[in-house]
Amino acid sequence: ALLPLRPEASWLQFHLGISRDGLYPRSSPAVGRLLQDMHDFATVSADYSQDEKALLGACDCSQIVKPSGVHLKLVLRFQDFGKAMFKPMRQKREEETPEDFFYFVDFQRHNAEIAAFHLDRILDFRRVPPTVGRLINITKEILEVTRNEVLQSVFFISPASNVCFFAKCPYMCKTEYAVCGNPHLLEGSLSAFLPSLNLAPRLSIPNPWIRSYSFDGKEEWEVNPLYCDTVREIYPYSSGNRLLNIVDMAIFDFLIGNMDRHHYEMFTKFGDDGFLLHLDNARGFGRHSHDEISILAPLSQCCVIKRTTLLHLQLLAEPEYQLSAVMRESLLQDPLAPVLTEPHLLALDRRLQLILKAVRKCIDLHGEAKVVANDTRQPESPTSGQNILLR
Ligand SMILES: Nc1ncnc2c1ncn2[C@@H]1O[C@H](COP(=O)(O)OP(=O)(O)OP(=O)(O)O)[C@@H](O)[C@H]1O
Ligand SMILES: [Mn+2]
Repeated sequence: ALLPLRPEASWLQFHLGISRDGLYPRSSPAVGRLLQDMHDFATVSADYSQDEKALLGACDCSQIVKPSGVHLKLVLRFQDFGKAMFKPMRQKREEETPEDFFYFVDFQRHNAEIAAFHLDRILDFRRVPPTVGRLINITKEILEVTRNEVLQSVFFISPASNVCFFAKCPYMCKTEYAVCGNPHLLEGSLSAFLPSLNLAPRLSIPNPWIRSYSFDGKEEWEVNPLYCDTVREIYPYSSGNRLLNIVDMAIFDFLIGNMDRHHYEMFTKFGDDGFLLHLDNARGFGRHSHDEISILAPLSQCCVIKRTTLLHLQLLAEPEYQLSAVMRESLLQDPLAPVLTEPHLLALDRRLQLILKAVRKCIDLHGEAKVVANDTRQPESPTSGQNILLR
């Protein structure tokens, strides 16, 4: 049953707390409540996600490879009118992505979405929407509440008597692509929905360090070691924080092993220096035994990093903190704990050392003054802290 719309609803408080500093304040009681509510509340509807970015026409969707039927994500609505993006479990935590897989056909991992939220918060970026794990009864909480007939039609019972469904796909719908409950319950991640594009418009912008989404293509950054000099000349990377924000994102993606950051999104309201949203982290945490150093290209080619980011990384490399230990503890709060296996946690410490090594190499080459940038984030600027929904 729907509850009355309350101003103190956690999803609304989350929306009201979005500011130019990030998606939520450093200590936000609303986020804890939101995670709890997304886990506890009954769903009242389920549907395919509108590709909202198509609405803005900002995405060159021909650049994005979508093997038909592989992407399975749903928008769930709760009894308090909150909404979340649901990504079901497609791969067990213990499985590693096979070496021969291309990153763009890799599975989407629900536990990567959850772990990425925790890591982003630990790094004090606050650019990933709050995300929680949940065991979903796909019969009661999806099939029985959806009014979308296409979604209803993709449910079936497997030979093992489990309830399954597959993605909306106009052609080549294969039951091999399906996900199944056991017989009804299925793990998934729930990411809190951002305010609608009408209230808080966002742009989707191609990543200058985009990868080639083909088997043999190479992008310029992969062959030209001076690529950053070109990027630096081009607006909006030529001024302000944008390039530093890209480096932050590369550091984040290197830590999680995500090679799929083809675009990033920003709220238009915060202007060119606003923060980059780290949406879609489902292709992180695929292989713990491999560190994909090319993801760090923005850092190693541009040799710049925010001082605040560097200080955080250095702190998390101290033996008394240890990124893996802080992550382990943070992830224990998730209902699907342990979200990451030990080898993935330990890989974080190893990758952190590689980032610090890349920074040291830059400092040796160019000197600290050129490499370590004092962030231009003004804590008390008139618009700081101003909410995204206020005009
Ligand atoms: N928490 C969210 N709130 C609102 N919109 C979201 C949220 N997460 C994702 N989206 C929107 O949905 C789009 C697709 O999400 P996502 O990238 O996670 O799925 P995907 O299956 O990998 O799709 P794609 O191939 O387009 O990247 C995003 O680019 C974003 O515009
Ligand atoms: Mn995606």
